[in-house]
Amino acid sequence: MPPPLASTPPPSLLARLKNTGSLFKQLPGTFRLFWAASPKLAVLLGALTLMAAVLPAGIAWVGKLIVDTVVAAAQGSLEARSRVYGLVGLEFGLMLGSAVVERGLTLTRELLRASLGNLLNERILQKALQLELRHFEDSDTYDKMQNARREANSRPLSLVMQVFSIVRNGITLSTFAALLISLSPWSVAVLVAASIPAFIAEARLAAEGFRLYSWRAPEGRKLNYLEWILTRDNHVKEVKLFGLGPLVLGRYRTLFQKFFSEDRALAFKRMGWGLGLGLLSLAAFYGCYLYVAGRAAGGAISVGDMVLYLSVFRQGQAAFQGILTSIGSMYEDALFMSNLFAYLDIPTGGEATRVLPAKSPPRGHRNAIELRDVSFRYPGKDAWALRDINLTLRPGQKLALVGENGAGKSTLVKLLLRLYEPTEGEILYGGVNLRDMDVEDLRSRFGAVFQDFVRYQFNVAENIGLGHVPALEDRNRIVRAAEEGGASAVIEALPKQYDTMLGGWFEKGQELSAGQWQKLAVARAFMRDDAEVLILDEPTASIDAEAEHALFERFQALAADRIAIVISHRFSTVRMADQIAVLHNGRVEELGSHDQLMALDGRYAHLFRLQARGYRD
Ligand SMILES: Nc1ncnc2c1ncn2[C@@H]1O[C@H](COP(=O)(O)OP(=O)(O)OP(=O)(O)O)[C@@H](O)[C@H]1O
Repeated sequence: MPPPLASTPPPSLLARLKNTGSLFKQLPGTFRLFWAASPKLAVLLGALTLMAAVLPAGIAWVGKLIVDTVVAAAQGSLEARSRVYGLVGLEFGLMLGSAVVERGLTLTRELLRASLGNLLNERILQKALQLELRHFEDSDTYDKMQNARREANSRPLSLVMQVFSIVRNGITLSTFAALLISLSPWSVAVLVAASIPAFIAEARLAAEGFRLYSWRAPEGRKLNYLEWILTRDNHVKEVKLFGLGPLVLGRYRTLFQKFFSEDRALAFKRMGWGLGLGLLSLAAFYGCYLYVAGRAAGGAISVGDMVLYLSVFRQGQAAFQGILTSIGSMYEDALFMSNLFAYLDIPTGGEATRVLPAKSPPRGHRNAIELRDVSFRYPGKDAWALRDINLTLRPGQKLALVGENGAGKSTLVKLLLRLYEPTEGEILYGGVNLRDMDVEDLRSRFGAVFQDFVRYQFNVAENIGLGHVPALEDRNRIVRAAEEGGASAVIEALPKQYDTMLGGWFEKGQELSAGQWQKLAVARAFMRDDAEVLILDEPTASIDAEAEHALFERFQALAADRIAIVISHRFSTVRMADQIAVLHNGRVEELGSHDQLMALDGRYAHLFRLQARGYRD
């Protein structure tokens, strides 16, 4: 399914941004997920991060002791000489510890990436199963789902890791500050003061990048869509025939250029501020360095102190840079998380039964379907797709729905399957309102071939067996359904018959023609032996005339005591129905048997004659 294009920027994203206010709102939810993925790994990561945060200060301090002790030993202190070895050994131990901690951090991160990604992908898919058809037909929701899927493996972990990195670098900086404060309190104050502008500038520029990123979300979708047109197998014929390549590529380029110039402007701005403010803190460092070096030269502090200052400050700068980088990345990660949470929070349960316990009309072929004053509007649309429909379908009756494109035929089927609910009026199944039935119970009573049936890239047996999952392994039943659906001859001609892999997605898949695929879809519908209602939505669109005739004869026989609903534009098929409903602009304009409608001499009679003449000529 294509990513639908929104004609206007999705308000939800911006609204969400405003509501979110700051990225911090995403943190509690992210950390809950992180904890749920693996509490053990979460604790391990916390402990290792803490160790990694304090080790640098320890190493720097031991470094200073080594220098001071070496100086003392050089001046003749024997006690100092023996201490040097111990101190070097201690530093070696600390460095060893640091290497182990860093490795441990990498390993924990990789393990967490796998378990967090897996947890999220599963939640995303579970949510998709709960969503209703209306959600899939709504571009905003569809978009949220696709975005959530796209980066679920990397973004959540990245956000967590950025927070850990900030905490780690923050602790490291505090320990450094504690070491330096004894040496020169005011130099710590100067250094902190010189860093604040860089910190504020980075936070602001990152926020600007974040805004840019979210503003352009709809255009980003367009970019994806253009890419999609040029790279999908089912588009290639039209792209080549109509010579769409240069046009689509041109649009792609234009959009990309727009993005690029925005990004470039921001990158220059970031570079300019980064350089300016970086120079400021460097100048502050060297000012303090000059002072500290002067004091060491004058003997006010030891050489070790000066070395400590130097190493701590250099590493401090790196830690500080690390914090700035993390802030920048956090915004993008948070945008992803807000989208993910919005997706996971989409309210579902609209398909829940209205009365408990749910009502279930008796099984068998005794239930009539009755539509009473049914009107329907698609969510968010003003126009009525169906208006004041009154219809009764009795067991054994065949109803044909006819009408021009957009008349409301498929919509009526969606309401019968409770994929949507009537905006007004009610539908009764065996006297029970559909809303009071369990949807699964309701749907299990239907067998259907949809206009846009699915071509499963599985083998033949599975393609048919999926019509009734409990019988997926029941080869006899599958073979019978294939015969009933008129697919046997197609299957016999395949290299491995029922075990032939179908479709072009996987290795050794056998591609079928549109009509052959459709025969399998019909066979799939016939897997439900006990279906009380059969729906064929334009089942003959890709089937040849002979197959169509055979299908309908079989269909008449199989549907004997069931309700059958056929949507078709072919009047040779339609005339076989007991009852024909002519839909026009969402209303039932004419209703009756073929003979009655011909006698009425209205729209049906007109359309019938038109088609019949076409055949005669
Ligand atoms: N998901 C949807 N969201 C909004 N409007 C829709 C949606 N699906 C269909 N419509 C509108 O509802 C009306 C009825 O559409 P429907 O698909 O039921 O027509 P149809 O009679 O089955 O047409 P066709 O013969 O082309 O299959 C049309 O005006 C269509 O634009």
